[in-house]
Amino acid sequence: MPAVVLVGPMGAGKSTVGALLASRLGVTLRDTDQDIAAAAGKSVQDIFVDEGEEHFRRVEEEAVAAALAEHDGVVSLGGGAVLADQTRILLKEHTVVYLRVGVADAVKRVGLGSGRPLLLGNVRGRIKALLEERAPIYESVATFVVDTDNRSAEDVADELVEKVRA
Ligand SMILES: Nc1ncnc2c1ncn2[C@@H]1O[C@H](COP(=O)(O)OP(=O)(O)OP(=O)(O)O)[C@@H](O)[C@H]1O
Ligand SMILES: O=C(O)C1=C[C@@H](O)[C@@H](O)[C@H](O)C1
Ligand SMILES: [Mg+2]
Repeated sequence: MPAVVLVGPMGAGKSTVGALLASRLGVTLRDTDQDIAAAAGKSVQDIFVDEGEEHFRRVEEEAVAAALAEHDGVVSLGGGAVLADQTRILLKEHTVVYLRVGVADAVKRVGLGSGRPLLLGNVRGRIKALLEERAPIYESVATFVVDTDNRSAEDVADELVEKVRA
């Protein structure tokens, strides 16, 4: 069973904080976006373009179930993984951290020229809408919520180490 599962929107720092946290806990990070890209032999962005979001979500549900069943370290989920009913049910058995980020910091972190498929065309507007839509879902699966605005990834990882070890 994973020591901890990280959820939150794009730019929350799931991959970055996840890597730091894993190294501090002496375990490895498994990132479901990376698993999906590796299995498909192409980027998440290209999967969205070639096969569409619905296909990505089906593959993502399976990748998340596999990671939760197989990995003993830190698992970071894609930003939309919690949209799947099955994933929310599986997460009830785990220590889940919601990395919270506000619109301004999320936009800064993903960059206005982001290649992330769901942000194309209007990065700030799409991030604002996604944060509003999904905040209640992230909160509903979270064991802890950690704010990341105006903080370095190292600082967030330090807080997480304490929370996970407590
Ligand atoms: N607390 C932080 N402070 C400043 N920059 C950060 C912080 N956390 C992450 N970043 C930077 O923000 C960018 C996005 O972070 P990251 O890729 O870890 O987000 P993510 O939550 O995994 O997003 P996605 O859902 O798109 O995979 C990276 O360039 C990273 O270096
Ligand atoms: O928030 C989302 O829906 C996404 C976040 C990323 O992690 C990727 O899984 C993909 O870009 C979709
Ligand atoms: Mg990531």
